[in-house]
Amino acid sequence: MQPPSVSENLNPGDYLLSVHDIFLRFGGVNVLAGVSTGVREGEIFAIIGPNGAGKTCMLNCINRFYHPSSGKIFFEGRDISRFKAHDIAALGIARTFQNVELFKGMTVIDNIKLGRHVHLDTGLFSAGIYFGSARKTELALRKEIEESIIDLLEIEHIRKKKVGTLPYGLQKRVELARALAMKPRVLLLDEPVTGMNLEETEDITRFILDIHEEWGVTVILIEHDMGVVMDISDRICVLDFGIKIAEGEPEEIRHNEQVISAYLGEKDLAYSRLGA
Ligand SMILES: Nc1ncnc2c1ncn2[C@@H]1O[C@H](COP(=O)(O)OP(=O)(O)OP(=O)(O)O)[C@@H](O)[C@H]1O
Repeated sequence: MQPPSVSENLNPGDYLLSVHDIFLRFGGVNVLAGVSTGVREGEIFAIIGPNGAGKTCMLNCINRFYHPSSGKIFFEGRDISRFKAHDIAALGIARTFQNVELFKGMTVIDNIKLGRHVHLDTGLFSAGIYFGSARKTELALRKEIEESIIDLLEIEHIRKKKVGTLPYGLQKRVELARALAMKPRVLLLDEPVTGMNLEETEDITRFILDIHEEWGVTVILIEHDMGVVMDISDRICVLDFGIKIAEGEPEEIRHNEQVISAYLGEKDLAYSRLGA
């Protein structure tokens, strides 16, 4: 039997980004069943839950890789439910993936430059009109952003390396760099530390905090590493079987009985994973 959903009426004006009663169906199965939740400007907001709970599907609905069967999505109080993926990116909602999605035969810096592509002044460039000063300003700005990303994520030493030759931990860092090149307002991170050793995990966690604090980026994070989630999240939303079963601050979630029993099924294991 599925646990009861936490139903609520959210006011889009209270959140930077919110989803309202989202349903997503595949082959007659609801993989998201009426989820409503919202992230406030400047938060680090985690979405957790067991395997197959619908976490990645939520991110895919937000950045429109998937089209929800019903429900609404708001950004800055504006209904963006019908926006296309590139419109979502242009709003400043950037994304990294569970598995690294980079051009492995290209250098680190070229991958970062591709991330910036979304903010090119398409009015000028797509018309094929060459305005010298506008183009120079655009290029200078892009260079400045690229350099500050390289600095922030400490990847100067690999900037000319082909991505495919780098260890997994560094590839994940480059993926983060490419998402940052969009100058995002909101960063959607899908399992950023999965597959990493302790040192790499600590590095990425520090970078997420730096991005959040220095760039003022709002972060939505999916992660199975409960140590990271509990340490850095302001609030946590818990999904199980496509339903939201809890939402709150880490301390509340850590001790929530429904979360503990749903999360891993076995209480003792759940207690140790959630640090309760
Ligand atoms: N394109 C698709 N077609 C059919 N089913 C899908 C598709 N994408 C996701 N699903 C199903 O939706 C459910 C939720 O998947 P999702 O990837 O969102 O889970 P998750 O919570 O991110 O899990 P994990 O922690 O294992 O990554 C799963 O049962 C999955 O098989």
